[in-house]
Parts: sequence; C-alpha cells; structure tokens
Amino acid sequence: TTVCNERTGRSGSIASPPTHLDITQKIDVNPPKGTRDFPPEEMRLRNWLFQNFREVSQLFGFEEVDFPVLESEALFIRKAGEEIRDQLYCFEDRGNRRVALRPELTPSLARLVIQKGKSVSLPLKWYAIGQCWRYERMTRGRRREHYQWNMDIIGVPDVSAEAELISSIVTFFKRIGITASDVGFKVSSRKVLQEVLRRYSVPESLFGRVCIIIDKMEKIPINEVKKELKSAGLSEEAVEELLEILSMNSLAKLEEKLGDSVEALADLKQLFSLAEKYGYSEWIQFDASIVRGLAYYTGIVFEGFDREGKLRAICGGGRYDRLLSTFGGDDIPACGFGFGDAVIIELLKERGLLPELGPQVENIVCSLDQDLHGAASAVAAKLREKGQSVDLVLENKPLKWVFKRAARINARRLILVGSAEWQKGMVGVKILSSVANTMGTEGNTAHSSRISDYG
Ligand SMILES: OCc1cccc(Br)n1
Repeated sequence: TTVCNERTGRSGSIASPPTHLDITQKIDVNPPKGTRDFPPEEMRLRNWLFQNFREVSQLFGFEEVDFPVLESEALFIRKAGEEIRDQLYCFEDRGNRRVALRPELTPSLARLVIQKGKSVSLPLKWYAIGQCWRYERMTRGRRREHYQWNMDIIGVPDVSAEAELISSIVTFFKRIGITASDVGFKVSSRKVLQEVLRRYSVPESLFGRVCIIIDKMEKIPINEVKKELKSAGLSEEAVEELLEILSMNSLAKLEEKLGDSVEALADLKQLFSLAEKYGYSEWIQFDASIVRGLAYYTGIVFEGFDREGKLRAICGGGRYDRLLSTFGGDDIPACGFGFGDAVIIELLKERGLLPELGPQVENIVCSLDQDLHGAASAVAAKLREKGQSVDLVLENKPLKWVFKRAARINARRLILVGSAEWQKGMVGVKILSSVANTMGTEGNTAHSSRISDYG
C-alpha cells in the first residue's frame, strides 16, 4: 500500500489504549501539540466567525454539507510533491486500513459528488466549515489543525462561477469591516502556465509538479526553483521564459507576450469584466505569479492577501476541472475556495476589528433561602418555557455572591424568590443591565412582579 510518507516510512499504528488510568498519574491538561481548546471567550469569537461564513454562504444560495474528518488516505495521495502530502496526518487503523485526518475539504466534496452521481442535479453550490489537519514537525511551532470555510460550485465551466465565489468572499470581508484598502485578491490562471509548457513541449503529466515548484517561489531561493524546474525536465530556455511570464502583473503585457488567442487571457478578461459588474474591481489584480499550492487546479486561481504584507494568505481557491475524473467520476467542471480561521483573526486584531463578544443571559434566578430552591426552579422553568434564558443559582449563596455572578455573566435581570413575596405568588425583580436602562426602565430597577407577567 502507498504510505503517506515514504520519506520517513513512518506510519503510525494504534497501540491498544490502557485499560485503566493510574489515578495517581497527573495528566497533561493541555491539548495535544498543535491543537487548540475553545474555552467560552474563544468559542464566542469562533461562533461569530462561522456565523458570518454561514450567513454569506446562505446569501449566495449555497447549501451546507459536511464529511468525516477521517478519510481514506488514498483521497489525498497525489504525486505532485505538495506540502499537504508531506504533512498528511495519516495512520493505519485497527482494521489495517490506511486512513488520514483530512488536510482539506475539496477531495471529500468531490467524493460525495461522485457518490451522489445522477441523484443530484447540477450545478451544485455547496459550502462546508470543517476542521482540517496536518502533521508538521513542531520545530516550526505551527498549528496542526485549523477550521476551513469552503464554498464550491460544481458543474459550471464558465468563469462566472469564479466571479461569484470571489464576490462571496468580498461580501464576507465587508460584513466584518474589512475593506479593499486592507485586503486584495491576486488572480491568475494556470492556463498561462499550461500554454508556456505547451510551447516548450513539456509533457502534460508534469503540469501539477511544475505548478507546485512555482508555488514555492516566495518561500525558497529563485535558483532552487530553477534547479527543481530543470530537474523536472524543463529546458533552460523554458525556465527563463516561464519566470519572465510569471513576473507579469499586466494583462496587456501578457497579451503582448502570448498573443490574444490564449484561453487564459479570455478567462481573465471575462473575470475582470464581471468584477466590474459586481462592483468589486478595486479588490482584484492580475498577478501571474499566483499558482496556489494544490496540484489539482486547472484554470483561474486566486488568493486573498493583506495589503500590508505582514500575514500569510488569508484564503485561496480556483478551478479544478479534472479532480472528479481523477477519482473515477465524470468529467465535471468545478471551482471553489478555502478560507482558514487563523489568519483572518490575526488580520482583525491588526486592524482593531475584533468584535466585543461578552457572555449574555437574560435572567439570573435565585432563592433567598434553601427551602425555596424548588420555587426558584419552577420560576426558571416558566421563564425558559417563554424562551427567556436563565442562569439558575443552584446552591444557597449570599446575595453578594449572586450580584457578582450576575455581573460576570452579564445578566439583564435578577429574579429573587423570597418567602414573603412567594406567599403572594410574587417574586422580586431587579433590572441589572445597561441595556434594560437604555430601554427607559431605570425608574423601576427593583420591583415585585407576578411571575406570569414575564414573557
Ligand atoms: O493550510 C494548510 C493546513 C492544512 C491543515 C491544517 C493546517 Br493548521 N493548515
């Protein structure tokens, strides 16, 4: 079987877990290397981010899908020398199957489309938000998991699909306060590369590998890139021509170089024209050096970048018309993007745009003595039936403690169940939060109320 990492030959095997934990053993309370916990504050920010992903996806008429985080390793084994392959989080399961924690969502999406076959009608507009994994030497201290938002359009060969996808990301950025002066999209087409390789009779089979080598241009010295291109079989002349074209950021200059019959040019011109119609021209620019680091892209590719140049790519995507057929499916055109949950948060921090997201509960309910806890529970149940959120104080606590907790959880109202009022079917109500006061109720911040009055 093909293992995910021939270089080390290491393929993890599942040792049987211990049958009991030694109670004296102090466990490490931190999450595994490269992974994160999401305590409430971080979870609120994550939910806010994902809610914006979801609302934009729904605004564009996309349907949500999801797949197992664990997939057959074979789904990700490609021979183009991608980083994602070298860092595959793969192992052999207890049934001796080669499996991997997904490093990306697109292959799973392609698998599901093929599985659905004729039972779904094209085009499909699907989105997913899923945790993706890589196993990287922690020497670089980078994370091993992140969440990725993906949107994909399956079954539309025209560049109108890529234009729609970029529009959805622009819409997302605008929703969270990011403008075209903060972020832009570098756009190109791999058909430019394909045309140059064709002119130098480089075999199609080398296309993916050449793209992956070029994608490293920003990360390794140019001489190393040239060396790798030559070792892949490109002539000195082809390499020089390729690098000259990749340095272009003007469509006019590219046309001068390649002539106006090249399909890549028609695609890019159409994309820029549609961008004008959508109203997001100021967000995009042609940059021939953009190839992206996934072997399966075949056409338009794009990536979102921060204009201050401090951060890694925010998102990226493109057309992948051959992926489904390489999985044995029909020749169905497709395009999509991935948007990670880490760089965007760094950008929002940089720009002072992180949202203020404190806890929020409408009511805190407490009994003034222990034998009224049942009454307090009944009050909480009634409020909850009416859709009111309630933090019910579960133990006998001094009022000072209750007020402190009410402030900490940002409760808007304190409901006190005391014997005197309870005899009359009443409870004490104290309006706590500033929100309540702005609603013009400062006057009666404390009063008794029949619990049935509270909707
Ligand atoms: O963007 C590449 C990637 C894939 C999986 C997990 C992480 Br962290 N990063």
